[in-house]
Amino acid sequence: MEAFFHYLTLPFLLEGCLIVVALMVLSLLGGLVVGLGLALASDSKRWWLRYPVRAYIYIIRGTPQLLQLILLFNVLPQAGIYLSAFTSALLALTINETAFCAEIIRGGIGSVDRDQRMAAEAFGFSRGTELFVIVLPQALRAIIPTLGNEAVGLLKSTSLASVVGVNELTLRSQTIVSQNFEFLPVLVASGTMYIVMSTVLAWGQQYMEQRFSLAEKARRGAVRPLPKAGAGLPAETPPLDVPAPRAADLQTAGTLLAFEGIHIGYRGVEVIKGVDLRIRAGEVVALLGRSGSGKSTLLKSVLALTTPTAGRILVAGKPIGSAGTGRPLPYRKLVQARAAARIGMVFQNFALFGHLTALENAMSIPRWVQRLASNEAAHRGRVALIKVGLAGFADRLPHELSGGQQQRVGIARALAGDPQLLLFDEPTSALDPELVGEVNQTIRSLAHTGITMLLSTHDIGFAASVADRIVFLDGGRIAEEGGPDILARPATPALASFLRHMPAEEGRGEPEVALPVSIGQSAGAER
Ligand SMILES: Nc1ncnc2c1ncn2[C@@H]1O[C@H](COP(=O)(O)OP(=O)(O)OP(=O)(O)O)[C@@H](O)[C@H]1O
Repeated sequence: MEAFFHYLTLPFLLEGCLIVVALMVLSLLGGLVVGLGLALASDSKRWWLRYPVRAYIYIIRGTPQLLQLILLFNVLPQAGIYLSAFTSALLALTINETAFCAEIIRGGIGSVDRDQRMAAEAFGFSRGTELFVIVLPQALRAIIPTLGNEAVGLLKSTSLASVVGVNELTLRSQTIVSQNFEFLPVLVASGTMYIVMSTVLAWGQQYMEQRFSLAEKARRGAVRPLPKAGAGLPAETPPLDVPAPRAADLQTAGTLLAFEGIHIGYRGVEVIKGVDLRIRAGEVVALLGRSGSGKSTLLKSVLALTTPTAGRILVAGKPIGSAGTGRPLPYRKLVQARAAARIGMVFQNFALFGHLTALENAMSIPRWVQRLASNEAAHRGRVALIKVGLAGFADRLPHELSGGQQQRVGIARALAGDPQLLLFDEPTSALDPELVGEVNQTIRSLAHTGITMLLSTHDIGFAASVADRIVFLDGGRIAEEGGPDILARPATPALASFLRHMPAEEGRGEPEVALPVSIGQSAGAER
């Protein structure tokens, strides 16, 4: 026992531990940084980037680490590059880590809900912002446990460096044993040192898991008192412009959104087959159509989330997804065009950013797209939450809200960007019937404020009550359009048949929700 404690505190072995830690930390950091780049490249749309990176990962993962180490140590001098044993071991370990970290990170990124990424794209988040604000914080929840395992494996793999003469813990233990043959105390002491180091890694992993856990974030939110409606609004920040009341005569309003001869296809199959549609500023247009008729495709095309094969889409006279020549815009320009167009979109499956609170979701466009200062973005987010009657829910994470509340946060998020146009892609179809009413009521309140809206819905009763114009899409073409009265007197057999099969749903379990339109009234809406 005495010998064991002697070796456990022996400076010669402790120095070996430091070398182990240095090798592990540096190669893991290098592996993570390069691995992030490789992970993104291995899923790139550019084949000339994707395939070489995948081949690199395949080769590195498929060959023994010891072989890589010996190869590097012996090949570099032949190329005239002379590195110390430590540096070449570090390089070999790092190269190996890049491949494993790339796969771990790729798996983590793949675990993030695609709808959230589409929402970030639609709102005009740059690729970097989407990655660092939306994707990686959520991917980390999947990455950390696997990375913890990888770090422990790497800690043990550092002992391989001894074969090229790095005087780390294992080599030092062997050196002592070869001199005094005290196998047991020396090897048990060195094994204990490895266990202590891996225990520290396990604690680190546990800490990080907790740091990024939603339950922990929810707990932190729960201990904070709920804000009073309007509380926290910085006095010096001017209130948001509330949209003007609706134009009395829509006929005189200019066109805000124009679809001109739009065709869209997926993998050669045409889904939208020549749509011409003009929506005036202040108009509320409901898109109706059977499932698969192309409503979502058409809505997404406004934000260039789907690309027309022919025709053009103009928002306030400007195309979003293409240059004047009709060529698709490069991604950076597209991001700027989306941000400049000020279009808010509300998604069928909410697509709220799952790791962000209601307020953080609501302030995401002002903060990350419009680049307002944090307090001003928070002000806009709070005002938007007040408008949808959720002022008291600012600290809640999406999973702590009902479906109807989540969708209202989705509406607040779209509103906070001060949009000139709101798109709703079947906003209530993912909701339980009893939650539909509160969302419909929110949309109805907004419709009365004069904001331009294009919404797709299956809810005929709601469409009739909210829209100035109904557009019926059938097989990718506009089969009929007109005022809400066309729903009572359809002119085409297609719309008549659709209406026969789709009874009005408005009112099913709809609660009496008095939603505020003005900020002052909204305080108690959800209390
Ligand atoms: N990413 C995609 N890849 C291939 N086909 C797609 C894709 N998205 C949609 N489609 C196809 O395009 C057609 C129109 O789909 P879309 O989602 O626009 O219809 P929709 O009217 O919104 O339907 P729903 O009311 O069910 O949401 C469907 O046949 C669908 O299968």
